Amino acid sequence: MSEPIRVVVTGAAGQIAYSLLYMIAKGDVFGPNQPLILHLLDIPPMMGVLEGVVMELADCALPLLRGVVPTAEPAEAFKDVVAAFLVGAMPRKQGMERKDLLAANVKIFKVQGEALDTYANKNVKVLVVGNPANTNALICSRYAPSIPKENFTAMTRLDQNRAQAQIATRLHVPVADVSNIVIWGNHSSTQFPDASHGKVHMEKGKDVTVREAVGDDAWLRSVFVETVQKRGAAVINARKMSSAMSAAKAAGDHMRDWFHGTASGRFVSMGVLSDGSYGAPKDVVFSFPVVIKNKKWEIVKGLQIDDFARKMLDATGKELEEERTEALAIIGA
Ligand SMILES: NC(=O)c1ccc[n+]([C@@H]2O[C@H](COP(=O)([O-])OP(=O)(O)OC[C@H]3O[C@@H](n4cnc5c(N)ncnc54)[C@H](O)[C@@H]3O)[C@@H](O)[C@H]2O)c1
Ligand SMILES: O=C(O)C[C@H](O)C(=O)O
Repeated sequence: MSEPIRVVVTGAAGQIAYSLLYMIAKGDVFGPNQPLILHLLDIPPMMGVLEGVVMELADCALPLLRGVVPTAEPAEAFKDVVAAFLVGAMPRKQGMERKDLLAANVKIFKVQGEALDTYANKNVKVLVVGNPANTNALICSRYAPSIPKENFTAMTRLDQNRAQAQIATRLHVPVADVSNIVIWGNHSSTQFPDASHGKVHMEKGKDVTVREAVGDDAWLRSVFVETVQKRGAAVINARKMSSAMSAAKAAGDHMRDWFHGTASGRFVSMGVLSDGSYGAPKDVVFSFPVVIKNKKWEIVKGLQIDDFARKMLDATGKELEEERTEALAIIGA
């Protein structure tokens, strides 16, 4: 068995972390042969709650968990970590858009970028979950100049999982038989869930396109898109709290694929620093389809973008540029 790796989860006393920590500690993310030491960061008033989380982790008696470091100090939390789940941030309430959280949350990601830069392993893989995730990831990377820009990502995997589940339900197939649905752009209500490159594994072992299997382009461009765009708000309306179990699952999926790679012929969506591919604006964290090998992601090239997709990509890119302007004003950069 290899040496333990250090992994940080911020917002460790919160609701997403409550599901995520268990998944990580039992080996779902870094594998069944990878021991780990979990660093748990939260703010000083939450240290009592965090103590309870530490007790529960111990009581899970998990063989891979070799240590737990609960702390309110970023310097201690980020020391030597090779993976960082940046969850700690305020969630939105009913009636809010995620970008309404910029003023409250973006400063957290400046501070944590600086702490990652100083204390983390230089190969650290960073996943920003706290909203607005794309713009927070951009700010975080800007304040960590010694860490490669490609090591900062934002989570759109929850949107991808939601989209796959909608298609699977419509076609009455298991969710694992649906692949290559793309989430473009921002983790917000302007995101573009795009099923036009999707595949479905049908009975008798045959792969067909999602478009062919669904046979209803109007549905794929309207009800499907809107359901995924508004799913976070629908969960908030029902639960009076934002998604947590599904967000934790998606964060685990994202980091697992980053560490272990994507299967042949399959791609996944991640918010990454845009190089302008597919006409997206540069220097924003934009969700693209990627393939991953040897812990490095690469944007999938050559997908067809029709007029409808072009409009959707442009709208979400424009929103990300606006968020960037607002975020930089808030942190006084
Ligand atoms: N990208 C996505 O798909 C996605 C999905 C779900 C939720 N989210 C976002 O994730 C974030 C967390 O959601 P939650 O439901 O766990 O919220 P929560 O309120 O239950 O927990 C957040 C935790 O973060 C802590 N925190 C606040 N500031 C911190 C700081 N500076 N350092 C460390 N910890 C800090 C809080 O004390 C709290 O314990 C929210 O911003 C939410 O909108 C994103
Ligand atoms: O919608 C939210 O505010 C929480 C999260 O981003 C989600 O998509 O469920």
